[in-house]
Amino acid sequence: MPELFQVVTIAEASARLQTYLSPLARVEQVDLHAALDRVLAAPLYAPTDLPAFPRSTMDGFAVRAADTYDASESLPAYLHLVGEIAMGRQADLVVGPGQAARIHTGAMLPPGADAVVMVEYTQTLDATTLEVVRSAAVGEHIIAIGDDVRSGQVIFPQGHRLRPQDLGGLAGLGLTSVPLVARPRVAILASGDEVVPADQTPGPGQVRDINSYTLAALVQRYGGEPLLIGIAPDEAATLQHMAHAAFAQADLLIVSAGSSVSTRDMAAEIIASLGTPGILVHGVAIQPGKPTIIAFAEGRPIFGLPGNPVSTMVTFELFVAPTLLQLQATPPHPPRTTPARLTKNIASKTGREDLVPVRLLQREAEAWAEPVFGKSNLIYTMIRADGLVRVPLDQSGLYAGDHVLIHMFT
Ligand SMILES: Nc1nc2c(c(=O)[nH]1)N[C@H]1C(S)=C(S)[C@@H](COP(=O)(O)OP(=O)(O)OC[C@H]3O[C@@H](n4cnc5c(N)ncnc54)[C@H](O)[C@@H]3O)O[C@H]1N2
Ligand code: MOO
Repeated sequence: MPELFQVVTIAEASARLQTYLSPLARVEQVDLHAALDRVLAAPLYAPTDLPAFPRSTMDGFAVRAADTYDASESLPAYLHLVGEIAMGRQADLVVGPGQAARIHTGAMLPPGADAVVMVEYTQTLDATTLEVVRSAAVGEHIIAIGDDVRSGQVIFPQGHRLRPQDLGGLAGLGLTSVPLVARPRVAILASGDEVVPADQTPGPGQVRDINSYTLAALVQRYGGEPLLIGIAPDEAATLQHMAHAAFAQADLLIVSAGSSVSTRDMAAEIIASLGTPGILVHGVAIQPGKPTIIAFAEGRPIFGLPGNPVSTMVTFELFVAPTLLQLQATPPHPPRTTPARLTKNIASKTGREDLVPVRLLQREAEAWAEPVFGKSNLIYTMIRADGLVRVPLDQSGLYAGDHVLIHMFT
């Protein structure tokens, strides 16, 4: 039987892609509210100390710690109340020896004071007399200048992906817009005479476009900006025209379907026409996803992903996702894996890596991976699953009871 693809391993396919891949150089200044999950284009430094002034962390009284030395219920200290510290203002009083000032959580510590006594451990005997029944240590219930972050300190390295707490930390320093790596623009071109837009009712033999939706969502998940080009027919001139127009406006092009060997499959020919060096890989030793195409033209990556919706998703995770992260010069996401035991045998062939959707089950305090078998056209196998189990290249299968790692969907 003739072999129609020159298949290579996942590692070899990734290595060929690496040869040509370099990060995008575009940087944009972005408002913090739009910066979640985006990647910093430069290291950031704290422009000021945080907090910028010493603050009380409790409601109570600002005191000199030495004045409360050994104070207790049986032997209280008596201090002279000199006033109250207003919130959001610099104190207009000084706490001298034997004195105290009423203070609230978050207020600026007045000069002279070096500790705060919680209100619970005091009693105001009259307008100017405070009884303290607990001794305070120097610095107690106070956050000092720079306790959170010091002026000049590196707060984030280049390539850092911003999380909700990072946005808060930047806001706290007044950095309300940040330099970010531009989101890679990813053109998604679906193809196939039988594929119709998802909001249309398919005629006989037609199917709704699933891949444009899963691909656009995956692109977003990995920090890219999806450009939905639409659905091209299996007709060379139109497909070629749409692919060229799409590629012209993108940092990365994905052509969905048409990657296989039928006379209707034109993805390889069209992709090859986009420029040099052209196709690097056509065929990977995996199931699903064997007909995958990886190419480069004009310094930009192009992927021809097999049309079956499961194959589309699996090959995106294997090849497009790491490419998107590299275009943003951000480290790969740490793999989210969960150990489990297989509930059923999985058959495979040596020389091919299988990626099998599994559902994670909890039985008798043990995690189990239940294979969700089904042809790669069936998108609901992915919906019923929580992740994928990989059957390595050199194994002819896995057995019920085997310990495996589930690569969880994100
Ligand atoms: N003789 C052989 N036939 C096939 C082989 C092979 O090695 N020899 N490989 C099979 C494998 S594996 C896959 S995967 C598919 C890949 O097919 P293509 O990339 O050429 O894609 P199509 O044939 O156009 O479509 C496959 C399947 O997916 C459906 N599809 C396509 N686009 C969409 C979309 N946007 N939304 C939903 N469904 C979509 C399409 O209707 C087909 O059912 O080839 C095998 N054949
Ligand atoms: O291997 Mo293809 O990618 O499923 O049907």
